Amino acid sequence: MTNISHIVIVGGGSAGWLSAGIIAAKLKQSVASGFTVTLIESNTIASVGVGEGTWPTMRSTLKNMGISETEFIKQCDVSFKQGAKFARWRTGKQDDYYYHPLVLPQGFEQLDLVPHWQASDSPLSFSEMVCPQESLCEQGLAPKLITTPEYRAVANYAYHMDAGKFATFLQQHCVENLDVHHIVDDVVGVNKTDSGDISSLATAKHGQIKGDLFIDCTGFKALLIGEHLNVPFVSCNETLFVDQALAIQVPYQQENSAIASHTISTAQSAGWIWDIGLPTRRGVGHVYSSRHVGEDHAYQQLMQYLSGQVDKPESLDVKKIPIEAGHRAQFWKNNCVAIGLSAGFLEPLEASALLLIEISAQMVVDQLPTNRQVMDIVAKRYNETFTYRWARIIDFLKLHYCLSERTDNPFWIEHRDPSTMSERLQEQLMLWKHQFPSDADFESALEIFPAASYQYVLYGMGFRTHQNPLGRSQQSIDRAQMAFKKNIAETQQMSNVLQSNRDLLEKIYKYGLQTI
Ligand SMILES: Cc1cc2nc3c(=O)[nH]c(=O)nc-3n(C[C@H](O)[C@H](O)[C@H](O)COP(=O)(O)OP(=O)(O)OC[C@H]3O[C@@H](n4cnc5c(N)ncnc54)[C@H](O)[C@@H]3O)c2cc1C
Repeated sequence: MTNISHIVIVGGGSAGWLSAGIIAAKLKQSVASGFTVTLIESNTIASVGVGEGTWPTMRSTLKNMGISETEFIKQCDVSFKQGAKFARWRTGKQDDYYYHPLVLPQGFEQLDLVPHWQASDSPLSFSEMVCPQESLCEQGLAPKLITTPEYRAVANYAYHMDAGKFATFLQQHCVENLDVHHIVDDVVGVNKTDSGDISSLATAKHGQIKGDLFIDCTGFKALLIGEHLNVPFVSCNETLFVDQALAIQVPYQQENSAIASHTISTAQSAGWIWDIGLPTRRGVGHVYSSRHVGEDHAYQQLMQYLSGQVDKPESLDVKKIPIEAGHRAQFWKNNCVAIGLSAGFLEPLEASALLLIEISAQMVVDQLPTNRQVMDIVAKRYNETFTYRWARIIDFLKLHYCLSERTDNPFWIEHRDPSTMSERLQEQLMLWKHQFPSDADFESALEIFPAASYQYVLYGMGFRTHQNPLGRSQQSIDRAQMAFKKNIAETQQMSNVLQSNRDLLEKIYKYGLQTI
């Protein structure tokens, strides 16, 4: 019986180094010995080099790897992210926007504020009325103070960062502190046993690299899972239509320009533009459906977006990235697991790709099969878990589109066609017309987007649920009033003490955050 002790990762993008760090950190903390983690990366095949928005989970991921938050902030051009602002998604008009913040509505566990917000006819948006984060973002405020220790928050937060610097930073930490064996070479062949397992990888300069478990982090190439294990790619381009990205790095006009505390996603005629503010530059890109808009027009829309914000936007280098929404039919086959873009791709509307990498690597190491005999059982469970998770992310991304009232391009109209949605999403939308979305709709422990996320998007997009008098008692009305008041007080309190994103980052460069 072969024990599983040698793990070989191919690929040195965010997926490879995050997986290496998550797995090696856990193995290092364990009392068991004899494990090795090897990462092979090519220095001739480029990484995709984008992927700059994260989830709050990245804080615990980095902390568990033993990384100093201050060092991460200093070395990876990091800024704080407190959610996403979706502009022009509903009507397409100039003043049309809503937020998906990173905090739960006030008292969410005990009380559902949606019926009370809806009954109030307040001019405030749902997110403004139930949490402070929309206001903090609109004011450009950071989510913590210089006295708040590393990884702790005043308001929940994630990060924006430079993807290239992040991979280099993780590489250094993994090699120097977590004993990851790093090989810079091209994998040129895959050797398999009669059962179809990978026995070793042939490299151009380092000979054969043997392993017990192989992790494919080779990006869109999917060298092991796709090319060698022939696991099919399941496209979902009939649900999510965007298939091209144009990415640009945009300099600030002034060194001390404000840094947005949130990702800005602005809908276009057949896609959307992301805008991520880092301390030294912005990362901006247009993801669009080439079936609905030509490349020239998509480029012009990007230039139009940047005009007035930057001199000569047409002089900036544009990186064109073809994309296809979908994922592998299996993520773990034989003794090979695909993590990152090799496992699949969904448009970065909710920055779910890095999250998927974090939770995939975590599950691999948490459930690491002790020997080959039990590996297929773990693989089956892993595949069920991630098939469910990918399907739920697809539904949640689709939700942003199918509620739109835009008619300016068939792109939006086709998105509302029920035949482009999963049956589950259609059913939920029907149900939510008559009852408010709640945790009861998201019972699985594997849920990635909770009911609160659905509430922010649904009601941000103008969805209405028929009032059900059964849902509101006098007691719940009183408690909701208290929650709304509490929110006003907390928003005021936080607004008084928090500094701007840039001011806090500058203090961190100077003094560092207190370690815990
Ligand atoms: C337009 C766009 C925007 C995105 N925005 C976000 C976002 O905001 N948030 C988010 O979470 N995600 C985002 N993503 C996804 C994110 O970029 C990826 O999930 C992340 O970068 C991981 O990529 P990767 O490591 O899988 O692949 P890559 O970065 O492409 O790395 C592949 C690695 O494999 C190596 N390799 C390939 N072949 C071989 C070989 N034969 N031998 C040795 N090594 C090899 C390459 O050298 C490279 O190191 C975005 C993606 C795109 C396309």
